[in-house]
Amino acid sequence: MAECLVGLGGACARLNTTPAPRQPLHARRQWARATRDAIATGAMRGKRTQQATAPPEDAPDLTLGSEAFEGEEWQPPGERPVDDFLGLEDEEEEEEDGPGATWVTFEQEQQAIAQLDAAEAAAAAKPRSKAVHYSPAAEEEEEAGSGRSGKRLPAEVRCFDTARIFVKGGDGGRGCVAFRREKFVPRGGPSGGNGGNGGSVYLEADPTLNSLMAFRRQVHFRADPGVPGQGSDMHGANAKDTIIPVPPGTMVRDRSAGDEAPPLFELLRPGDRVLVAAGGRGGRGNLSFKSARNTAPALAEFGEKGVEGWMDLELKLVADVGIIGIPNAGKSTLLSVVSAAKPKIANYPFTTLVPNLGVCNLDFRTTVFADVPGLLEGAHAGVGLGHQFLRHCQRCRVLVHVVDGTSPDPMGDYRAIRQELELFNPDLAAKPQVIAYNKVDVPDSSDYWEDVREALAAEGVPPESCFAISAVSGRGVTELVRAVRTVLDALPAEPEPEREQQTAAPPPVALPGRRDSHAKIGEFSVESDLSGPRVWYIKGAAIERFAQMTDWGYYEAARRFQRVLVAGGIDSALQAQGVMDGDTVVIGDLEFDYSSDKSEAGMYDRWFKERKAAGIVGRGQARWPHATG
Ligand SMILES: Nc1nc2c(ncn2[C@@H]2O[C@H](COP(=O)(O)OP(=O)(O)OP(=O)(O)O)[C@@H](O)[C@H]2O)c(=O)[nH]1
Ligand SMILES: [Mg+2]
Repeated sequence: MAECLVGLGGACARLNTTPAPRQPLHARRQWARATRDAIATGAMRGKRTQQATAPPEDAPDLTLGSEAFEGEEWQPPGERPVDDFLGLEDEEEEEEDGPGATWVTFEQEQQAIAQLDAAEAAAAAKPRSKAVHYSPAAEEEEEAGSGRSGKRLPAEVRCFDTARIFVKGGDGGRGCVAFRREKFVPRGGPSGGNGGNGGSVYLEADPTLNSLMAFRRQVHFRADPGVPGQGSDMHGANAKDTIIPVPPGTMVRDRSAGDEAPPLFELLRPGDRVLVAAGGRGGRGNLSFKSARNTAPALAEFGEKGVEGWMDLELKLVADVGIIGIPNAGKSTLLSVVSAAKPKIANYPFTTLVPNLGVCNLDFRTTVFADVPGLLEGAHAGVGLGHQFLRHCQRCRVLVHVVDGTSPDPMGDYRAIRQELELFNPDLAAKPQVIAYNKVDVPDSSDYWEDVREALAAEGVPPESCFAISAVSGRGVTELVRAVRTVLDALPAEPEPEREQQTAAPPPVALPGRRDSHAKIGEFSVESDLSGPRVWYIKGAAIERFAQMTDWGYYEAARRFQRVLVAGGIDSALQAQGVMDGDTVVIGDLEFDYSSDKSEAGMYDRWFKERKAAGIVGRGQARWPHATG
């Protein structure tokens, strides 16, 4: 064990210089920082220039083995005064730099600090995962922090009946250029297969769902791309479609069409399915381009890009009967009694935050009940939870109005709710209704029932539509359901649930999620911007798709594109409007310089230069004319 004597003024300390066990990284970092700070503040001026300071008279004897030394505990370097631990070491080094000493010079120390700093900076600059994980707690915290929680509805409510999703159809797989190469088969001919079609995204009405809550967790839906074609005549497989389940009663709006646009679709019946984003067609391989004139084509197409866009979803539940009433009236209790649904029931207002559905089976007849959150007077102005849940009653054919028998003023409650219905939508108020005077098991409320019945009759409610029930004990509930069923049966038969509005495009004609596959190349428009650098914009579904699918890596593909411009009338339209050589022409994402030179040599020359300038990886042969030989 190497030892050295350290002279520190008058006091002597004998220290062990055997390298200490390596400290953990954080301790070493702390030490490095403390050293740097000490240097910055002038507490330390390098190992060899440090001046020893005389210790105070009452300094403890730190001689190895002395009482004070034994009692001293190790402290993290950062928590010790820098002078203490650095000063000692300085003197030690000055006195004896024996063979076992492990001192570092000031420069080495600086280097170590710089290295640690660099490592820390690199760790901080390291890109973090972009995945955003949903956490309800975090969301609530964020809301509380933003100070909006008081004004906005609870997150659960907000996400219940509206959602915004992004859908993207899968891109088509690219076509392949390949030639059959086999022993004893000279000039085997083209054998590149087509790419597979990309998957499409559909929405499907799923009867097991009754909210759009699932879209809080997933917003982006992308279908798989098609598999690329391969040699030996192998076509790529078509990708599977993505089906997004939504509750029946969901309306779909195209976000890009604006808020006022009518809905694109309404999924009403379980199993209804609509296409919201079509997948792209697979690109053709060179096998498909084989013809009598060109028996060895060296070109293939890219796959078509899938349709993409944001969709707004809005839910209006589909139920036969809507249960409405003031908060705490017993609506959820009634639903739990007439059906197998298990909504939350508790003795405080606004227990129910989102509507619940329940299926009632009575006398071999099935009726769907919807229990909506409680309403208050002034709900139309946002009091309570507002009246937005009433939209779910718009598709109901009958309303059950639950009146709380234990309320101080049941008739007042009844009138307030009727007024809210009128204010929300007079059509809703005009729907047939059945009154359920609840909680008659409580003596006070049963005493008051006759008065309420009379008051209701005075308001024009027929006595056969009024029922005194006790949802908790089930008293009167069967009669109530039978009466509801009778009213339902008396209504004109409705094979289809009422559609809210005429949808923008009835399904089979033109689905907005599908690209217009019947568009013709000749259907285009030309716009120009000649103020600065001369630019011409060609707009047309077919020509834009054609430009996107052209693989510029092949000369034959570029030549084909050029021919199509001429044959489709785009070239002559540009010339008629005064296009000049060198002008920029933009078609979709494609941009190129116009040239009136249509000769094969000129075309090849331009293609070769542009390909090189754009850094496109060469595919096919660069020899010209290669396909004719
Ligand atoms: N005594 C008695 N209590 C009842 C009856 N029906 C419901 N309750 C009680 O009333 C309270 C409220 O019941 P809920 O079914 O949650 O009322 P709600 O109308 O759904 O209330 P919100 O969802 O908050 O609008 C609960 O404590 C029930 O036990 C009844 O017939 N008799
Ligand atoms: Mg409830």
